[in-house]
Amino acid sequence: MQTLTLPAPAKLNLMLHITGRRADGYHELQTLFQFLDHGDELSFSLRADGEIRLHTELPGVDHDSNLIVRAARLLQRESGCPLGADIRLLKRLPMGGGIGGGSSDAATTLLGLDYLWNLHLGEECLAELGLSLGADVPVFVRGRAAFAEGVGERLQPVDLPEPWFLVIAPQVSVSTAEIFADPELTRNTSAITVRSLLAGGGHNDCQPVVEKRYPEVRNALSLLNKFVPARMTGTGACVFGSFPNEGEADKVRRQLPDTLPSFVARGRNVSMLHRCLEKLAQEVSA
Ligand SMILES: C[C@@](CO)(OP(=O)(O)O)[C@H](O)COP(=O)(O)OP(=O)(O)OC[C@H]1O[C@@H](n2ccc(N)nc2=O)[C@H](O)[C@@H]1O
Ligand SMILES: Nc1ncnc2c1ncn2[C@@H]1O[C@H](COP(=O)(O)OP(=O)(O)O)[C@@H](O)[C@H]1O
Repeated sequence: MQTLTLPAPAKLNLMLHITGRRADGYHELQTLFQFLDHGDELSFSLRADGEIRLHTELPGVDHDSNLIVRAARLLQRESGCPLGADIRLLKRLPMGGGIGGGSSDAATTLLGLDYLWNLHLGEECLAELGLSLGADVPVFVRGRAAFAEGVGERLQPVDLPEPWFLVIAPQVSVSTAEIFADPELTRNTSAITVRSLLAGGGHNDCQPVVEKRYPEVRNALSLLNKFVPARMTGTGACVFGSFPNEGEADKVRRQLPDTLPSFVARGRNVSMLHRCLEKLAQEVSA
């Protein structure tokens, strides 16, 4: 039986400005997404009976609400495909950490099953399906580092430096809804152009609110700030700092307490998922 194994990389929000609030309550953002060469891994095998079975359990997430299963069923419904899949997940990314593990798993499922089921729906259609699963899914479907606006769905690809990052994952899961509901959240940062952003600057409007509510995040930021300027990604809890090479990032990592989970990974403008799919396409056409 054919098995397809694909990566589901993490992302960082290098900055995140909140520029307003829509009538439906969702917040308008400006954010810069870059991928990391570190993430989850998914394996897909064909099933002829149309069943979608995820064989890996995640704490606190039941089978049918897992974004992987929801993405697979959505793709099945929209394409009318009679095939199913057995899916296995190697979970490396902390959940609720602001590094997009769930959204990336969903995007890898959409692209992986589109390939395995021979659907050829195209990136446009898959990104649109992805948006209905979560605001961060489209950027993972597109696979290019991007400046995002709206709720994260209006994407403009950008070429960024690709430094090494030290990412610290404080042992707390931050609820995105809770942060966006906080009355103290800054919601009126002036919109900036991508050009002025790339010239330097940017911050994360969610950071002060998360720091106030979660001492674990505040402590991780002040610890990392002793070595490099540290920032939070998304609505937290992960925090990161950048380094010119892997060695320097590792050196700081070794000085962190053993109890604090962390990893070193490289920033990437093209996602590992897309590199992998391009390689597959080349092998098939060779
Ligand atoms: C803000 C980001 C940046 O990457 O945070 P992270 O999830 O990565 O930390 C994401 O866009 C998060 O998008 P997504 O992951 O789809 O958000 P959800 O968990 O569905 O959002 C939960 C709740 O937060 C609020 N919410 C979310 C996104 C947004 N732009 N405005 C909002 O007001 C809404 O009340 C929503 O019901
Ligand atoms: N495959 C999945 N991986 C991670 N989380 C998932 C998955 N499916 C559903 N979820 C739910 O989505 C929430 C947010 O997940 P995640 O993407 O890891 O965090 P964030 O959006 O903060 O980066 C989790 O807390 C979990 O309840």
